[in-house]
Amino acid sequence: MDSLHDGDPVFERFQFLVNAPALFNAVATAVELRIFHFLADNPGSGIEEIRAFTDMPRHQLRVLLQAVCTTGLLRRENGNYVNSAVAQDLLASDAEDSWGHIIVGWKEVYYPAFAHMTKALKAGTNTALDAYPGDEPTLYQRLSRNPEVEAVFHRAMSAFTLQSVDALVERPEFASVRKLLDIGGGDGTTSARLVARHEQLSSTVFDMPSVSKLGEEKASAVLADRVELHPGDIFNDEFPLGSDAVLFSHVLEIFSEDQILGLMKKAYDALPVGGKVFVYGYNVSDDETTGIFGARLGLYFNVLASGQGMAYPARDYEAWLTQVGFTGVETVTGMPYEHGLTLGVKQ
Ligand SMILES: C[S@@+](CC[C@H](N)C(=O)[O-])C[C@H]1O[C@@H](n2cnc3c(N)ncnc32)[C@H](O)[C@@H]1O
Repeated sequence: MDSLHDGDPVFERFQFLVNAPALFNAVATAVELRIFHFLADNPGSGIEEIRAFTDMPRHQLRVLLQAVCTTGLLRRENGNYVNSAVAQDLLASDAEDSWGHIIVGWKEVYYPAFAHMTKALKAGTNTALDAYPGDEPTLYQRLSRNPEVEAVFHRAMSAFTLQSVDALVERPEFASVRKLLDIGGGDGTTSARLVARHEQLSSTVFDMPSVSKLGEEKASAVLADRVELHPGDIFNDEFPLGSDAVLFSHVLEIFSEDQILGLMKKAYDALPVGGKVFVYGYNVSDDETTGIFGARLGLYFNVLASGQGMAYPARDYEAWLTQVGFTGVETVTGMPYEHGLTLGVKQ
């Protein structure tokens, strides 16, 4: 039966896919045990040295190392272990943009929820949220009750945002913006990068109070005078006036069409004539057949985060912006990590 599909890339991907959850967790464990860090400092270490560093039983370490080697992230040379170039770059540092933070966040928050996928998708709501105490309808709100997990979550989100933020920050459209309103701007990671790149720019980050608190440290350390935090609820509170552009970065995709139209209308009303709107985030392809990052995200929203939303195709955002009154609507496509930037102007 197998030989029937030999050489078929779908079959090859299938074989990797069915083992991927186990391998993902093996890599996450290696991150948590700081094995990539250790090998960055001590390349070519043997199992005994890694065992002494990790303080774990030799046999279980042997099993773990074999699993990670199958991913290619670790290599064996003369019986000893070295980081691959990818592991060295992505997993062996504690930098703000390390994939180590992302992997730990996905392991702690996303993937436990996916075990409930069939139930949640059939129920039409984010039933995996039951694992988090509270009665608020979204993960973001419930996490404010659990500062430890909230910090892991936002560290992962910032690190993941940093993978794709440069493409946004370098857009020439920001050169003519004076004051930005960053809706759902999280801990200010994106705004901090934007104002650092564009010296005429200041930004107001509108997010929930518990998240603004996380941003306080960052903003005061880096750019206190040009990134202002505006705690509140983006649905129930007014958008502050006085900005000449509104940014939605990785925010609209969390919500339903009606909620998105409501937020776009609030952006329209808060802007002066000539004001710009930027919608930045993941876009699945217009025919909704490609985009693996977008696929994971859409599932996460529906199973856990909000019970709705997806990495909508760019043409949906274009239609909605046009519907609320923006003109000159267009999308910059082909940005890293399946990102697109949809732009519009208030006439
Ligand atoms: C996926 S994160 C995006 C963060 C940031 N814009 C970025 O690109 O990394 C979504 C953000 O929306 C915020 N958010 C969700 N619902 C909100 C609400 N009702 N009011 C204020 N912020 C909200 C969350 O706290 C979170 O920081």
